[in-house]
Amino acid sequence: MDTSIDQAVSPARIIDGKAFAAGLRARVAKHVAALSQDHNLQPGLAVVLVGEDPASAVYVRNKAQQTVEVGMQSFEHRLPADTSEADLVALIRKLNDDPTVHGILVQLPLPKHLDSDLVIRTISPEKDVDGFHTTNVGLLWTGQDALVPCTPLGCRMLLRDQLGSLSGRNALVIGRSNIVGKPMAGLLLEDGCTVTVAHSRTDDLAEKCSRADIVVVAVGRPEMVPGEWIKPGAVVIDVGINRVEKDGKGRLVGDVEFAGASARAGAITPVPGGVGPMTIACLLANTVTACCRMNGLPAPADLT
Ligand SMILES: Nc1nc(=O)c2c([nH]1)NC[C@@H]1CN(c3ccc(C(=O)N[C@@H](CCC(=O)O)C(=O)O)cc3)C=[N+]21
Ligand SMILES: [Mg+2]
Repeated sequence: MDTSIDQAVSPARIIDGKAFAAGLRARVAKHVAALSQDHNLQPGLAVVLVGEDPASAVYVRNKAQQTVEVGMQSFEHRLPADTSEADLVALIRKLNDDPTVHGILVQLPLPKHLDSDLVIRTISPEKDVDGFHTTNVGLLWTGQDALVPCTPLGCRMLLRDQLGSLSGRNALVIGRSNIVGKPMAGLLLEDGCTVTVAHSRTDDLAEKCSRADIVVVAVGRPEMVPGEWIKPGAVVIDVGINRVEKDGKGRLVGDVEFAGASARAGAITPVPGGVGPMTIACLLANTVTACCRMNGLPAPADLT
């Protein structure tokens, strides 16, 4: 009996990142309560927003709300778009020295007159809950305890939940940013994947995609991966959140052509409701991890 057609059309599991993120936040809340009970500690997260970008403002508000919901302290610093580098650096130094602050996030991108590399270097590595400081990058790539960038950390949690062990799987990461692609590759390598990192100059991306058991796409180009590139049964993680006009209405699409890919994949993240909610939940998880390490306590194993 030929079942190949049935297999080809059997739809993918839709990975519910929103529900997984809610579960992760519940674990964070439990650890926050225990830190308060047993150690009289309350993790605190400071978010710094420079300028008035409306999308960033919404995102920062969501973060602050969720931070408070899990029982942590939230500090919001909104600075005008024309803030000088000296003033921003002075604020970060103040937050570095503040014992009630365990995590510092400076919302990116920064206005063009500010050097984001310099700004990130100013954040104390043990409070760098974005995992962007070169100290944390080096720790990640040498297999040591790092603070790990939130989006790839969340992607790995979803992949482990789908697949169990990732060891020996062929993983394709499309995109080579410092924020997603590169740390994603490091995390998958750490878990025993054979990792290919593709980008705008990559030759024959379709062929590379067709051999991947795991595909993580973080490019920021709407539907750049057509469904027919996906290996049947593969797990597809779509990091892209692209606002597009369709039939006169604005809507969100990922970097993967969802309809086609979900007809072939074993499992796939939707946009919205996939990776996005995991990013914020991982930021809260990293703040607990940072607070524990700063106080000589073991970091909880169920937050990574
Ligand atoms: N220092 C820094 N760290 C960041 O982690 C960082 C940043 N800067 N700058 C901006 C980007 C963007 N980002 C998102 C996080 C969650 C959603 C999210 O929750 N999205 C929902 C809703 C999407 C919507 O409706 O717009 C979803 O995908 O379902 C989106 C985007 C973190 N970023
Ligand atoms: Mg690129």
